[in-house]
Amino acid sequence: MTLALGIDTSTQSVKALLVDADDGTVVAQRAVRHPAGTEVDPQAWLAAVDEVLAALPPAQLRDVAAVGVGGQQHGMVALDAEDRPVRDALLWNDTRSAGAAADLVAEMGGPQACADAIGSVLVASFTVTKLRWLRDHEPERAARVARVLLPHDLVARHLSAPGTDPFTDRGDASGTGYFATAEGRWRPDLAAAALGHEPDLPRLVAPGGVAAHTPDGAVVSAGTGDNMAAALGMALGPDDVLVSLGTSGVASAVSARPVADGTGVVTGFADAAGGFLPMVTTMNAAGILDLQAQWLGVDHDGLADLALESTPDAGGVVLSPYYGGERSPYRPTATGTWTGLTPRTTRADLARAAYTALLCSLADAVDQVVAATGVEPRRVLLVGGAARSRAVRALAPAVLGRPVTVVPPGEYVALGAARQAAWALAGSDAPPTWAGPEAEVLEAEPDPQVRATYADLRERTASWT
Ligand SMILES: Nc1ncnc2c1ncn2[C@@H]1O[C@H](COP(=O)(O)OP(=O)(O)O)[C@@H](O)[C@H]1O
Ligand SMILES: O=C(CO)[C@@H](O)[C@H](O)COP(=O)(O)O
Repeated sequence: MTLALGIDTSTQSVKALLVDADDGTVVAQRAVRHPAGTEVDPQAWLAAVDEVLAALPPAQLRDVAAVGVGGQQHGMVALDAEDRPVRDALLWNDTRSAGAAADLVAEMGGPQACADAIGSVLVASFTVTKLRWLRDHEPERAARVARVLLPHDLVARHLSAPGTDPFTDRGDASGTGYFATAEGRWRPDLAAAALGHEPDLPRLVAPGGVAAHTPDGAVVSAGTGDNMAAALGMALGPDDVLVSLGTSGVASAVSARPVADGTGVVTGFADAAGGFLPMVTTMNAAGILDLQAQWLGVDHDGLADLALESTPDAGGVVLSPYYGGERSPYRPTATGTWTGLTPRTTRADLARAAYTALLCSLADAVDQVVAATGVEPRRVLLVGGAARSRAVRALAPAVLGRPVTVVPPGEYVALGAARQAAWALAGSDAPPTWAGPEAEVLEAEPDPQVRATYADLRERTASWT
């Protein structure tokens, strides 16, 4: 059997799938956790990759003919002339560069000019804002930066033969802030303007191209951002919206045309197949439920049970879940807010309010993506760690106000990375056609009141940060 290895080096963990390159059947999978936090020693990702590979069946690893890597977007991996990190990587959810983002947008001529140049309005997540933060706050380190990579670039090069020059793809490049997304070319001038000098940038590999080979001779594909890889893994069609509930919450859709939303609500990324991936990203997603479970002293199943005991209005309790600052809506210094707590509030109400907040924030994101593409979705698909939750699945259709398509829990970023690898191996014009996961459509009466209550709190807290 010819196998493709798909790796997802995501915010919380690295996941690896061994997949039959002909039909996409998963034959083995493993995961290893990453250190927590919004700045991480990139060496920890490489160690986790080595660990996850060592855990895969060696006999099957020997049959791997192609490797692909999907990774958390935007993270700044700044390397010196000896290829050593000048500091820990700053991740997409690190908001210290919010001021730098505002400065760069102003320097580029304002939000619409910024979106016209790179496809998106810069927020603190984008790599380029982290380069500016570095210049302004750690100038000695900034001066030593010779090259800037993204997390997936680093991992893909780690898996390639020694001496391979770094590479990336247009999907992940479109989240840097120094890439003209509509034209598909680097803007080294924008990287230089942020950092103070021009760093080396990885070579761009075309969708489906062969980027490198492993020491054993397997093909290495370009890799891509995790959201682009998820779109490939789900074989997203033009009338689908993908909702991912991982560390971030994401609503995305593939589009043949680039988007340049000057309001900054929708980021106009490229996808991994030659098109575009308009997307809305929240910073607080699965973590809302992790925190709630911790506070209530239960596990995820227990939290789901509790939430389903409460009422749709959660006994009047409403949560604005922007605990770690937020990006959609853009409130980098926000904190969480609870309202409606009374002597009658139960643990079940608190649990329910957490799910409602998560789903309402994603419902906003879905509406915004639909408005940007102008395509009413045929399917809204749910993936990511928190999509495993019984309560998320039960409550999503009413809150999102649309039928929701669920697939078996799985690692769809890693699957997409494996599909890209199989594509590069085949040398075909398009990715291989694999039978998609079995899908189930969940329906419920829409509950606009839940969203209205959430929207009211969202607006009331707008001026608090
Ligand atoms: N049954 C569940 N209910 C709610 N959250 C869950 C469940 N299973 C996993 N998660 C959460 O999903 C998150 C991991 O999702 P994942 O998509 O792998 O994240 P990332 O790709 O950002 O690393 C963790 O926060 C984890 O606690
Ligand atoms: O910043 C974004 C997208 O713009 C995030 O979606 C990251 O790509 C991290 O993804 P997960 O680890 O949550 O999957």
